[in-house]
Amino acid sequence: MIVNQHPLDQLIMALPKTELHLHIEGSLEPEMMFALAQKNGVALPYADVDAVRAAYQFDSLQSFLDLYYAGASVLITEQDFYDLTWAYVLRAHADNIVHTEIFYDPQTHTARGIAFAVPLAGIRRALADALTQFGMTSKLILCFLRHLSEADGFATLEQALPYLSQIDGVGLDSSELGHPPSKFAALFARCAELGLPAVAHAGEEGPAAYIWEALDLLKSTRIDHGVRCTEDAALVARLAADRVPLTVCPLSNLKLCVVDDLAAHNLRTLLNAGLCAMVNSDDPAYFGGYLNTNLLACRAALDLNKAEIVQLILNSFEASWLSAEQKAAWQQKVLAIADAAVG
Ligand SMILES: Nc1ncnc2[nH]cnc12
Ligand SMILES: [Zn+2]
Repeated sequence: MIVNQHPLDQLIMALPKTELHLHIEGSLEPEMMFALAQKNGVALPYADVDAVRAAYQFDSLQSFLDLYYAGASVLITEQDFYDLTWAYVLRAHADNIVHTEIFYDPQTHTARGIAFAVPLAGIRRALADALTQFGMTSKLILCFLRHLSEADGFATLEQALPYLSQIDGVGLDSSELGHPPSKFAALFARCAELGLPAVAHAGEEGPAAYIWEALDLLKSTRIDHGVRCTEDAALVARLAADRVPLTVCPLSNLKLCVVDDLAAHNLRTLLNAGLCAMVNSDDPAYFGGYLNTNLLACRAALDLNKAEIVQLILNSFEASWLSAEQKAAWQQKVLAIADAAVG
């Protein structure tokens, strides 16, 4: 039994939701990591599952990425990627997520000799099952690793060409500092020619200037994280005027020391500035919470009110790549459930 539950927490759990910032490799729970390591004969530098969890103490994005890439090394077969994605689908369904747009990092796998087609097939098969079993819709976003060269990105795009019908867009992730969006301007221009919409991580650890570059040089349609935009008033005005979505990940920001305290997170400031910000989980197996946990933690730490919670959910549908009709239908449902709820 949950004691002293805040009335708005029930609303958070009941609302249909979308998630727009989720790295599928970041949903690899330690239990699955261990099971796959054993099955595939991959050595892990941990004695047991508890030791893995104990190692999840990060002081920066890079300190997390080092473990994240090591963890992903247990993923070998198409079934492994299916199992990983299906486990996320079940968690997402439990959180009332009705639409999800997930990232995957093909270079993390092709660099280990896994064929480009393998992760794609496993992830896509699980997402197809999510649609048939739960009616959960999805998009898949191929992320380029920014710590690698643009030439490596072009080689990955070349490998993706036969599969473009299965890829809904491209993203940019990994170590941000020292790897500005401008490094990938030509690659993203080619992706645009191929009809692939772009998103990019920017302004997580990197400066507001990286957000400008993501908008102007990469034509990024959303900014992943973007929390450092508030250091530049002109940038905030631009993001608000164009309703450029920010896929904010509060527990990630806390775990990676982007903020010291969730109560000091600028989520409300972003909303008050008229930005299309919403909450996401990023790498939930590493950061201690899936989408509902992120929303519940923000509700408590920031004392979010009902209107703010509803705005976050409406924003997430607005920012999604669903059709205008699908967005409107889900937003009406959100408003109807919120209207009927107390709080
Ligand atoms: N939070 C994050 N920032 C950049 N790259 C990532 N890859 C996985 N999670 C990431
Ligand atoms: Zn991310």
